[in-house]
Amino acid sequence: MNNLRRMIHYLGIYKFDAVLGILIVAIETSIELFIPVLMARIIDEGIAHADIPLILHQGALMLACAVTSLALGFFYARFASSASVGLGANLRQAEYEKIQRYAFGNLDHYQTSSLVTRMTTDITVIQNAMANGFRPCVRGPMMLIMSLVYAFSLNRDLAMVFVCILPVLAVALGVITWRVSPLYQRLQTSMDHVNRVVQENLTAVRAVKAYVREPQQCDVFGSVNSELAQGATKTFGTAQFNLPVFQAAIYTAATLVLWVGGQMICANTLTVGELTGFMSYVLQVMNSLMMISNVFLLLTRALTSVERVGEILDEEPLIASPATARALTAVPDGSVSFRDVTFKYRAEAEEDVLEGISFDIASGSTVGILGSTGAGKSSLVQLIARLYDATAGEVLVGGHDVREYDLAVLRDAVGVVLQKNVLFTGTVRDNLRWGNAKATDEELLEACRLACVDEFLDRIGGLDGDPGQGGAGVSGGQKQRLCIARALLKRPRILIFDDSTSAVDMATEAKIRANLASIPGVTCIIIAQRITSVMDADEIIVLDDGHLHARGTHAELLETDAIYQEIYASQVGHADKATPDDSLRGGEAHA
Ligand SMILES: Nc1ncnc2c1ncn2[C@@H]1O[C@H](COP(=O)(O)OP(=O)(O)OP(=O)(O)O)[C@@H](O)[C@H]1O
Repeated sequence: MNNLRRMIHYLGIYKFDAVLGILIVAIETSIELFIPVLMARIIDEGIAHADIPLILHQGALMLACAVTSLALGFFYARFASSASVGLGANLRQAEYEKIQRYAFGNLDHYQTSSLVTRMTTDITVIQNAMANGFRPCVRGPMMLIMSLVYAFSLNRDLAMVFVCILPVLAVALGVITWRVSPLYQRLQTSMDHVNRVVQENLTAVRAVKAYVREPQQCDVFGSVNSELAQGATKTFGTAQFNLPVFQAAIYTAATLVLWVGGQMICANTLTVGELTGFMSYVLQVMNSLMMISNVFLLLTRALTSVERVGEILDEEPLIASPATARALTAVPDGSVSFRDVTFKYRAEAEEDVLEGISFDIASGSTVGILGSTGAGKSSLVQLIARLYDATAGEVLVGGHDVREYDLAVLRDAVGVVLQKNVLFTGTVRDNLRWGNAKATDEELLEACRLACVDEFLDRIGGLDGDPGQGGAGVSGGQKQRLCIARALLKRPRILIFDDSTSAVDMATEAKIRANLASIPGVTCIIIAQRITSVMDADEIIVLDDGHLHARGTHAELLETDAIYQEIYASQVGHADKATPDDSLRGGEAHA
């Protein structure tokens, strides 16, 4: 019932078309059911008494019924397709908008391929169910009830044949639906698997080629493809079982009616015309049952898709702005504080990713974050822009808990250049304007200068150049620099670089850092693998296995911290001789 209510809601402005479609089918069905009555009169009165005017009159009425049905059928097709296509479009839009509001934590629940299937195949299944099921859904029950009423009014004894056959058919239909319903679920999951393999293959096509994995990839696809094919064969094979069942029922009913009816004609309790009319109702009852059973199967499949789409629509975004009246609408400064912060990605996870983290970063300062792979560096900075919420403790920006800010205001104030840099379809200008939709060309070029994009901008066609789908037409380092320029255009109070210069050569990285240092009042948080990227920061935080291991300036850590000394020694040289300038020079020499 909930699902039905949901579908009616998402019909939106197309409700009118749906109602008109139902009305038209109802009228069309009533007309069709009237035809056997006319036929019985032609046989019993017209032919029996050679009454030509009556035959012509009834024939003309039958013709009028047929023409009206044709016209109604035309209008029905128009309204039904507009309602079903409209429903599909509204559902797709609602799903897409909901996914845009999802937090990272919500997205972690779904595989991307599953989200794609739920927005495409599932919607198509719902749309098709409506387009093809609409007519039989109205006609089937109407024809069944009215045919039974007519049949009983024509001859009650003969109509008892239906009383014997209908319960058997109902049970058969119930069993088929019960068996096929879980198969549809599995079918859609197999579709998710196919989409996942295709998506993974296409996004990682360079790695596939570099590792010469094409044959293995074909095998992987072959296995999910045959899983889908086998699933579909089993599902549709089971669903199609209703055809022979219904055909057997139609022939049994027809034979029974002819046998009993024949005896009644011999006993003069039934006329030939009545039997002919009655036979039409037998066919109509069976047709209507067939329609109902097909609709049942269609709806069973659609219901699976409705539930899958419903899961997306019902999921509440894990992170949302506080109620508008209470939300802070300005970030006063770029200070950041962590107060005993603990974090894990899933409530049920056994171990925390971050544990008991506390520190303060003054507004306008530059802080480096170092730590081994998996130490929790990315997780930590994602809490600042509220990409995830802390499991316990508080994260403060500008002196306020991040949860008190309007989400858009907070994220506008925190520019994050993520580890996985992404560019979008469009020109360099289009991509940079993600940072500031109103930026002038001068502002774009200034951001390009700060991020050292100007060094290669002309080579990729200037601001009008196309970096290719997902940035495929630029190098890894160029992509990183474009993403930095994009973040700078936001003019944020806090700039976070999550290992976002890893593919940039060290000389250029040093130049970018120097350019960033010239922007006044912006807090810079730099996660880096290379010690040279952070050693001239005001403070360096060393994370180890989710704990804050040490913090201090380069000189202090080099003096006191074993982990820092180890990283330094492994990357630059002997810890006891180093100064920031030495190491930077050393780094550049390596580059
Ligand atoms: N979306 C996620 N869901 C569950 N666990 C995650 C998720 N992202 C990261 N983790 C886990 O959290 C831990 C910390 O990961 P994080 O990415 O913060 O480390 P990191 O220090 O940034 O590592 P690296 O230097 O390799 O980028 C790791 O054990 C990682 O497996």
